[in-house]
Amino acid sequence: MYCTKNITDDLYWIGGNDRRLALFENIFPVPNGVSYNAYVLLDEKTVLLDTVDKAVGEQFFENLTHVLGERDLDYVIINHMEPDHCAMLKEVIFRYPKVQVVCNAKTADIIKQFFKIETDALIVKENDTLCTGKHTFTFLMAPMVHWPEVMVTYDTTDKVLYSADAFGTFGAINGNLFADEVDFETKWLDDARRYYTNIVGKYGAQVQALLKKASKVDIEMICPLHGPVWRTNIGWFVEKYQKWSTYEPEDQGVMIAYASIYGNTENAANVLASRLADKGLKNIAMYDVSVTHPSVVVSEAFRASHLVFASPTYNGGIFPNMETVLLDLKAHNLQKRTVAFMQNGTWAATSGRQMNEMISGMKEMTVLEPAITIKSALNDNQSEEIDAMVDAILDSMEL
Ligand SMILES: Cc1cc2nc3c(=O)[nH]c(=O)nc-3n(C[C@H](O)[C@H](O)[C@H](O)COP(=O)(O)O)c2cc1C
Repeated sequence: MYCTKNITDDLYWIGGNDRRLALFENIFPVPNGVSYNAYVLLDEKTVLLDTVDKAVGEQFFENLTHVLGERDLDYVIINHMEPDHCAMLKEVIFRYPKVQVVCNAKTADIIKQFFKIETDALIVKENDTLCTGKHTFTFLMAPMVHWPEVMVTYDTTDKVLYSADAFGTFGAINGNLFADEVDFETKWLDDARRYYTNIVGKYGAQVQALLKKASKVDIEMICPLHGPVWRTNIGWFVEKYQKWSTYEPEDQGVMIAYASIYGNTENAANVLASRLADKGLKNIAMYDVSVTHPSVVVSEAFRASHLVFASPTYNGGIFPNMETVLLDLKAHNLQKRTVAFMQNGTWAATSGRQMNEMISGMKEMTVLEPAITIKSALNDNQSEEIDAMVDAILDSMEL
């Protein structure tokens, strides 16, 4: 049966949810599932905004057919040509042969690459408009707010921003389509941050460019391609994007990421955390990088102001899972953090120096010296060293 949501009088959500998917993009765990959002506007002309992933293709067509009723489909606007949104485009064109594809030139090329079809698309550029009756759309290019062809579409009539992957989040829509119908800050924010940082985190400058454009238009609703629709408290979420895209920490706080084979580096990480807490620090986050998925550690590193990395030396290098995390942080362009290291080794501890080299290659990182060196297991006489690291962390915090 169709499963659609009315957004306004003439606007409908016709997407679908996947709660079976283990790994989004075959890399990111999605324990809360994921939604693929597509929208239909019933104006004098009918307009479909994006399609969905093939996993929910059948539901999507049932929804589309239901919402259109007896009407034909006049336009399909493609904001993002990634297959999790446009897998159904070829089938849409096949089922509605009179439909006019509306996209930019880059998207038209990518349509050809994926589908090997020619579309007589209406090619739009920055600030071009399309009137569909009561509604007029303006197109704003948003290159690299995930992919180079990305654009966002602004409905000037109802002040709705169709934001492509921007303002999206992991997590299936559990009946409540609107962000104000769920406890977003408690239940969704971690997934939203993990989505942003891992998917578009690298492209902060491009997200800034989009935020600048968006700030010039009056937005009453944001319809992203994943996760809830925003119609209240939009400024709160935009502020999060402002922080994430400028790599400013969200919280003054510590995230400790450690690796450990036999438990001694883990012990040192626990001692450090415990003493930070003794000095009053709250909400300390700790992750074993062999247990927690790197996407969570990346997300948490974007959140916290202070990061501690603790790793055994492993075949003359950094423990592999820790190296993966650090490479991931560099790949996502993390900046502006204060960082401390703990290294462990039984015969020649070098992981601290190597972790330092990796982090120092990133922008505006402050390294707290000295690193703590553990020779196999922490020694009671290293108590002062731990306290010195605790003080260095707390002294450099804006509390
Ligand atoms: C495969 C392997 C390679 C290792 N390579 C080194 C090394 O290159 N240098 C070193 O000092 N210790 C090396 N070690 C030893 C560990 O780094 C050391 O025992 C450390 O104390 C382990 O910390 P943990 O108790 O947190 O696991 C290696 C251990 C393993 C299992």
